[in-house]
Amino acid sequence: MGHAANGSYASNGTPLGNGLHRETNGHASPQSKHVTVAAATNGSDHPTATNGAKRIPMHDRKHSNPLAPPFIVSAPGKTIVYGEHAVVHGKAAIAAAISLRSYLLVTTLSKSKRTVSLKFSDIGLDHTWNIHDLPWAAFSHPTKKKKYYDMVTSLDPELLEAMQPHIVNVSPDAKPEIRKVHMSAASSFLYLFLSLGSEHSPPCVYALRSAIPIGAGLGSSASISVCISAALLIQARALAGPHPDQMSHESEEQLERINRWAFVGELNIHGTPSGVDNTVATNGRAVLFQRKDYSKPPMVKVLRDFPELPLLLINTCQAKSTAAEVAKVAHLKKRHPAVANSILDSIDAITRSVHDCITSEDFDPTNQDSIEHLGELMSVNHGLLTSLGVSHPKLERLRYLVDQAGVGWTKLTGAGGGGCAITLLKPSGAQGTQLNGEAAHEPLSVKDSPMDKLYDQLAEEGFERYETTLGGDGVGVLYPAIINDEEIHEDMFLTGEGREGVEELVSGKNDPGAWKYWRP
Ligand SMILES: Nc1ncnc2c1ncn2[C@@H]1O[C@H](COP(=O)(O)OP(=O)(O)O)[C@@H](O)[C@H]1O
Ligand SMILES: C[C@@](O)(CCOP(=O)(O)O)CC(=O)O
Repeated sequence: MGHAANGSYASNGTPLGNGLHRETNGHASPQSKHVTVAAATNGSDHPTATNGAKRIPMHDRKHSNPLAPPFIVSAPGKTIVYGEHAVVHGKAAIAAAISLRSYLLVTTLSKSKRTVSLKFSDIGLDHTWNIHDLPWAAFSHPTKKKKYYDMVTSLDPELLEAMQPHIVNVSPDAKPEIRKVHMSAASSFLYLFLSLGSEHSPPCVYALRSAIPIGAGLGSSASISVCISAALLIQARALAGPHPDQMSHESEEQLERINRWAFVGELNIHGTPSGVDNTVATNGRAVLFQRKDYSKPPMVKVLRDFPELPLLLINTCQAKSTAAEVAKVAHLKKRHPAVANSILDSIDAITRSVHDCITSEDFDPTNQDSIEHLGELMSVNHGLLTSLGVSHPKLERLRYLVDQAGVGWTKLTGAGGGGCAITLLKPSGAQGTQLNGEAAHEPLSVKDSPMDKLYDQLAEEGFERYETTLGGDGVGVLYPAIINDEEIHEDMFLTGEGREGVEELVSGKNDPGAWKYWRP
């Protein structure tokens, strides 16, 4: 394959032509030769030096690189659509991307700064390291140094130790539980920065905003890890594209590269991640995954044809413990093996049926029958999870409210015992017409549409609701950070109000070509 030194060449051995070629407002991509040359010679080959200083011959001068423009990367959260809990017992599950995303804005500072800063304002983290003080010697030691295309499956204890003094000084005055959140996010970044960068890495500010609720089982940590990985690989010039006419296998290769380092980010936050969340956040769409043998990595198949489906995501805001819910199922299985196993087998059959349905030649997501197939199986999957004992009165209440409105099919997602539920929305023509369960016998208010009524009730009862889609794009790049001819600055980005504020600013609804994705 002829790999060159870290960050210089694409994996095909050719100098990178990564296609990030938007050159608005005078900004150039790292590969934009004519702008680079113009900036490097700017003023220095003028016949007379204006300050009277002795002129240095051109060949003795240092070339100064223009600052890279600010750019943004983004990655989605995920939800388990079918098969949670069963997956713990070796069955298959399907997880899909949701349209709630994290965004990482990278701003390069002038060379004189020599600092790298994290401004992760959702969690109140604001930390700066001097690049020079970081443990480069440990990370660049020949026995330790990783290449951008390497596959790292565990963290190196010696490197973690070298990094530790630079993590323990993060947010020293914060409350312990907040400090833990800050330190895990900072570790995820720093391990990747030290692995993919060098002492000569440009001084930068990495500002992060996310629309994904943290710790709700929606893959917030994987989403930020994917953003960090993609941003650092772009800065290392280790990615080609994304551009619309990119060859499928090349797109796949870039996604794989991002995913590998995102997994390293996840290792820093979670210790033993399965790798499924970062795979969904990188690739988007959905994945089928199964882990029969815990000593081996899971089987993960990206379902690139998974349809973009309208989804209502409802957070009960009820704290849950994944470990406690997993233990409940294990207990049931121990006491009633035949019963529990048949429930787990039924869940597996649901996942397989959905997989067969969406991968079949005649699957059409605009067809009501196809959507009903997926929706009905969601309802059944929820019933089976309830039988396993992992629902919660709040989950049952919200399921009832959604059934009453007749707008779609609902199931809990993730561990249960609280947390979130998802509703696959019926095509609009069918909403409110086919009520499920008890709801079929309740009169509807004539004043409000079923959806309006539902939203009011959910809000009244303290549920948080997110309208999103399932199965959208994975990691995306906005290079430079310009939407509708307007540059997105760090202060606007960090102060945009709430989830809506940041999405309004960066999602580029009215500038559809601005964001680029690898779409194999
Ligand atoms: N918006 C964010 N800003 C900074 N760090 C984040 C953000 N979202 C997630 N994280 C990091 O990921 C961790 C959350 O991971 P986890 O508890 O597994 O939640 P989830 O299930 O949402 O991934 C946080 O402690 C923090 O370190
Ligand atoms: C219950 C389980 O299947 C999913 C847990 O999901 P979460 O922690 O709610 O994101 C456990 C697992 O797969 O590790």
